[in-house]
Amino acid sequence: MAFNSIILRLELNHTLVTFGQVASAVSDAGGDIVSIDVIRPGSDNSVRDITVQVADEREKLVVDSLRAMPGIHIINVSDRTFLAHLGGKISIQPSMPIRNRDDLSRVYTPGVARVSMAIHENIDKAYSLTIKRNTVAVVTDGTAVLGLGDIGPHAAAPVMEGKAMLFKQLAEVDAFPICLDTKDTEEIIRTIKAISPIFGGINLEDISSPRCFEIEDRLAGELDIPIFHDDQHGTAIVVVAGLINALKVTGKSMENIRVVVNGIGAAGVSICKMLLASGVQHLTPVDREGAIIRGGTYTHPMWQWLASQPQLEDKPGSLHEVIAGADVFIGVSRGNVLGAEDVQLMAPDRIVFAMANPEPEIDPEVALPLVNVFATGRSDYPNQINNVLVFPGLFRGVLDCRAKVINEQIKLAAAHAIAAVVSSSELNEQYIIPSIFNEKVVKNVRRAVIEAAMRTGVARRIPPDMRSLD
Ligand SMILES: NC(=O)c1ccc[n+]([C@@H]2O[C@H](COP(=O)([O-])OP(=O)(O)OC[C@H]3O[C@@H](n4cnc5c(N)ncnc54)[C@H](O)[C@@H]3O)[C@@H](O)[C@H]2O)c1
Ligand SMILES: O=C(O)C[C@H](O)C(=O)O
Ligand SMILES: [Mg+2]
Repeated sequence: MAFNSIILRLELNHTLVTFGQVASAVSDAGGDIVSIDVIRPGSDNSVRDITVQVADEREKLVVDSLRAMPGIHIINVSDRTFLAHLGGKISIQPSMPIRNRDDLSRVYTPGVARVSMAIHENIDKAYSLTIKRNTVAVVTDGTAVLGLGDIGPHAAAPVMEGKAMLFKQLAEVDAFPICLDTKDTEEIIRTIKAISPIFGGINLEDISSPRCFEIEDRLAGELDIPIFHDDQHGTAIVVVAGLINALKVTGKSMENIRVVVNGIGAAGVSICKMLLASGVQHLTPVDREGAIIRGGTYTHPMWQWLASQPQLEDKPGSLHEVIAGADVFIGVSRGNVLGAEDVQLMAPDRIVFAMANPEPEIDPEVALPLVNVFATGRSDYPNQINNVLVFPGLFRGVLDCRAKVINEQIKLAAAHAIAAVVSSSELNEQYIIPSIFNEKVVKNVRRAVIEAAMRTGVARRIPPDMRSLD
């Protein structure tokens, strides 16, 4: 159930209604008053803002029940989530003020010309003399936005702005949202290459499968800055981190578990690959048509690759059939595709990561009593397994060491770094993954990423605080 906060500005006629009656009406309709501000006091008549926490589907009920009461005039209803988006969520700040002509001639013509020529003579100077050093493009075509699907580049923008905010707040990385009005693979590749000079890295976001695989591979081969498809690898890294700790809690091991991954798109393919690299021996990937099986024939190139892996099971079936006996369910598909009856068929000490956004594969209220470890991609339940635990620290690391690429060792190092933030004394069923507000996350991920980049020879610079490791 998704909760929202609404602010109602009410004019109350006290001869007809008391505040106590307002509070009871809100509560009867399913809302919870979390704050009250008096805008205009008065003994006969007053204006107040009340902030009400309410489940999405009951919002209208709260408003309608107040509207029906005598003595109440609803001046305004505002949704705090929409208010947070008014005018967009990020802006660009200059790094110094331009106070006089002297400043102007330094940051702009004529002074800037000398700086441009210095970069022209040595292109590497772009890293020290422009924003390239610290700036990442968050690029989408709007085709796989959260679990909402192909909602287009304009509608994708709030998600991309959100990612940019998180980059900045959590890791001091400047990120810029780029929403492309094309779904053509070649045009997307060409456009990203053309805008790449100003960026130190490219975070691909919410680009649907299977185009996302070719776009990422081609860009990684053709550009010398790190390219990272967040929905693939950010998700896989955080899933492996969560699974490492969930297995400790349930006393199981990567080698012995049977894992069902539902939704073999961008996230699902990368999760399957990383699970295999982490030692999983029994894997059943499932998409809309049912299980992808060992020896099967598929037109999707990544599914065909999966079908050739010895750890894949060869028994066909629907999700409802193949989930029987599984130790772990990982969902990166769509909301509400898993029922209580499916979860009950799993092996004891079940682990369920229902990660579709915004609605998980199974309602947390239904799943929680049935499983040992439960996680979603959302922030309103314990164990938030979301790629936000990865991309800020990972890009902080690759920017700081100017890594050419993000290789498998870097990804695995990031997963272990996230898992290690939760100490053995803290670890329990409700706490397998650290909060994004835990300051150790970005620090640990950054450090692990730089070490792995140095170890594998892809770092082009050693940050001062890491020089003793050289
Ligand atoms: N928690 C996180 O950090 C995180 C990260 C990435 C993606 N996600 C979520 O995972 C989901 C998939 O994202 P993506 O980027 O991989 O999208 P995608 O479009 O690349 O892939 C989705 C896949 O799910 C399949 N699918 C759809 N309905 C299905 C069903 N009923 N049963 C089985 N498979 C089904 C599709 O055929 C497709 O292969 C989205 O809901 C997204 O929000 C969560
Ligand atoms: O945006 C998120 O919350 C995570 C992920 O990138 C998704 O697409 O769902
Ligand atoms: Mg995404």
